[in-house]
Amino acid sequence: MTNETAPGGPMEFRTAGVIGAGAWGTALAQVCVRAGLDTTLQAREPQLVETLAATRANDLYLPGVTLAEDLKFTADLADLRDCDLILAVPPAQHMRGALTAFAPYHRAGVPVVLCSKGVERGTMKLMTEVLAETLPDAPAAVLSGPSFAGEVARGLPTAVTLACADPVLGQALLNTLSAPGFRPYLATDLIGAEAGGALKNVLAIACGVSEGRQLGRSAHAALITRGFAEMTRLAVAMGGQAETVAGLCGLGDLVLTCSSPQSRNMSLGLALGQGQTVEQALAGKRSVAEGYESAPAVRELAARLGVETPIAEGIAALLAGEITVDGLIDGLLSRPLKAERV
Ligand SMILES: NC(=O)C1=CN([C@@H]2O[C@H](COP(=O)(O)OP(=O)(O)OC[C@H]3O[C@@H](n4cnc5c(N)ncnc54)[C@H](O)[C@@H]3O)[C@@H](O)[C@H]2O)C=CC1
Ligand SMILES: O=C(CO)COP(=O)(O)O
Repeated sequence: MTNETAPGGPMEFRTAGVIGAGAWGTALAQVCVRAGLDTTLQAREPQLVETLAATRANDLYLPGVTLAEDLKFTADLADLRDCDLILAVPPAQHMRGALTAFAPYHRAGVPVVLCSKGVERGTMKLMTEVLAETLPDAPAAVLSGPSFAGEVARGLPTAVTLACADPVLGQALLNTLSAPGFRPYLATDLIGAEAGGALKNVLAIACGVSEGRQLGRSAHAALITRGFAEMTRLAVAMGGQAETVAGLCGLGDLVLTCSSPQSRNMSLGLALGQGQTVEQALAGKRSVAEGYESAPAVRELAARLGVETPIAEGIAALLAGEITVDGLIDGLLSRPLKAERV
C-alpha cells in the first residue's frame, strides 16, 4: 500500500509487527493479513507461540478463531525490527514495559499504532505519552472504537477511529489498515481518541453493576448518557475535542461496551452487581479488564484537572473497597439536582 503524497516520497507499508498476542492483538494481526500486510504477531509467552504456529489458533486468549495461514508468530521482539509498521497491543499497564523492550529494535520513523485502552497508573499518562517517552522517534497513531476481538477476527463488519496528528501519515495508515469488513475513519485528535477508550471501560463497569442489580433499561440509558457527559468533560479538559469523543472511539465504544456481556468490563460490573466481591469477580481471569486497571488513574486525573466524573469516581471507590454497591447507587442518586449539561 502506498501514499504518493507523503512528504519525502511514497509512504509504503508492506510489513506489520503486532506486539501482544492477547485477544485484540490476535484479531488485529488477522486484520493486517486481510489488508495484505506481511504480518508477524509477537506473544510474550513462548509456549503460546509454539501453539499458535502448530494449531493456527489462540486458545489462550481468542478461542474458536482459525488464524490466517500467512500469519507469522514470534516470542522475540527482535523479529519485528524490519517491520514498516508496528501495532502496540499489550494491556495499557504493560505498554511502557513492552515499548521499552522493543526500543532497541525500533527504527526511527517507523510508526507505532497504539491499540490499547487505558491510563497508566501512577503517572496518569495516556499511551501516546508513554510512547513519546519510550520511542521518541516513532510517529504515533491511535486505533480505537467499538470492536470486540472475536467479531473482528471473524471478519464481521467493524468501524473504528484511527487518529494521527499528521494527516498524510494518517491517510496512509487508513489506506493500509482498512480491510474487508474493517473500516477505520480518520481523526487528528489523539487525546480525544485515547480519553474515550480509557474512560468507557470504567463506565462499562457501572453499566454492568446496574445490569447485575437489575436496575432496568432506564438506569442503563441514564448511565450511558451521563457517562458520555463525563467522558466529554474529561477529554476536553485533557486537551481533546468533544467532536472526537462523539465518534466511534468515544460514544460508539461506550455504547458497545455498556451493552454486551461480551465485554470483560461490563461482565466485571455484572458480577459486582450480583453480589460478588472484586476478588471473586477477578479470580482466575486471564484476560484484562482495563476499567479495573485504569479506574484509580482516571479518578486521580479527573481530580487533578478539576473535572466532575461522579460515575467513574464511584466505580473507582467501589473497586478500591471504599464503598458498597448500595453506596454507589445511593451516592449517584442523591447528588444535587442541577441543569443538564455536558
Ligand atoms: N479484546 C478486545 O475485544 C479489545 C481489546 N482492546 C484493548 O487491547 C488491549 C489488550 O487487550 P486484549 O488483547 O484483549 O488482552 P487479553 O485480555 O486477551 O490478554 C491479556 C494480555 O496481557 C498480556 N500480559 C499479561 N501479563 C503481562 C505482563 N506482565 N506484561 C505484558 N503483557 C502481559 C498477555 O500476554 C496478553 O497479551 C487492552 O488495552 C484492551 O482494552 C481494544 C479493543 C478490543
Ligand atoms: O474495547 C472493547 C470493545 O471495543 C472490548 O471491551 P472489553 O475490554 O470490556 O471486553
